[in-house]
Amino acid sequence: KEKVEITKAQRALMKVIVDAYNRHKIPQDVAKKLLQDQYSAEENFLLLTEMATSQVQVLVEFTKNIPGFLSLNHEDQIALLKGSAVEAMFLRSAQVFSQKMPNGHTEVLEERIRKSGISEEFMTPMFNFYKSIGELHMIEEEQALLTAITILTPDRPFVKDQQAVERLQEPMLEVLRKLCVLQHPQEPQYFARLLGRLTELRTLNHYHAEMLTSWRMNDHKFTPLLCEIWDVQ
Ligand SMILES: N#Cc1ccccc1NC(=O)[C@H](C1CCCCC1)n1c(-c2ccc(Cl)cc2)nc2cc(F)c(F)cc21
Repeated sequence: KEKVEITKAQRALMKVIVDAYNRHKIPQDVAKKLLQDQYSAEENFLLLTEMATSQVQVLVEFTKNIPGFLSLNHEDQIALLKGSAVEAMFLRSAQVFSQKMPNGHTEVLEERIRKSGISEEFMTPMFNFYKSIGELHMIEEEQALLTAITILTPDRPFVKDQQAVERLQEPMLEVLRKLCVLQHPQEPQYFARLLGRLTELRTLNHYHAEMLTSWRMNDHKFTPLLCEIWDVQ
């Protein structure tokens, strides 16, 4: 039986990532807003663009706290942010969707999202992902590390020095692996399942631009930041 132990250095790394993750959570709770009122497709679209814009700003702050990130080549820093922003948004949305809520609230939230203006064809892949994240019952350390690992994906488009990114991602993967063994001793495959979600997350990347441009309304307006990050307009 492998004796797994998180070293002091690994605990320190985890603390830096979790503190950064908690400091940079989206301030206003969109789930609460959605549970309070039913909005029109136009209002929902505006809410999404506001949430996504502030989430990108939050993501930039979060990555600045990842040890070594600011020492990467500057173009590579941009390539990693641009390449992971959509995935980080869906990962954050999935974590919000899977958070513990009073009975019946998740069903109302799902209904509000189904009626928010997104085209029907994207509901299944999106909710399948949200539910597969929910089934993992991740603790916040796992959520924070998974977000950092998503950002530090070496094979994003236009990344020049992939080895430098791998050198930052590997220690995160090792801490997460140990954490999974300690947190879920009965589930030796838990770490593999967690990483499998990142593959599912990439498939949502393909849909996101169309999810936005097919939002049930005319004249979709995007902020300049979103035009940069999302392949729209
Ligand atoms: N949460 C959250 C969040 C945090 C940062 C950035 C975006 C976020 N997502 C959002 O606000 C959207 C709202 C925006 C208003 C209209 C209904 C969806 N959202 C999405 C969703 C994100 C994208 C795309 Cl194309 C479709 C859907 N899946 C959600 C799941 C949840 F449980 C949840 F509450 C909100 C969620």
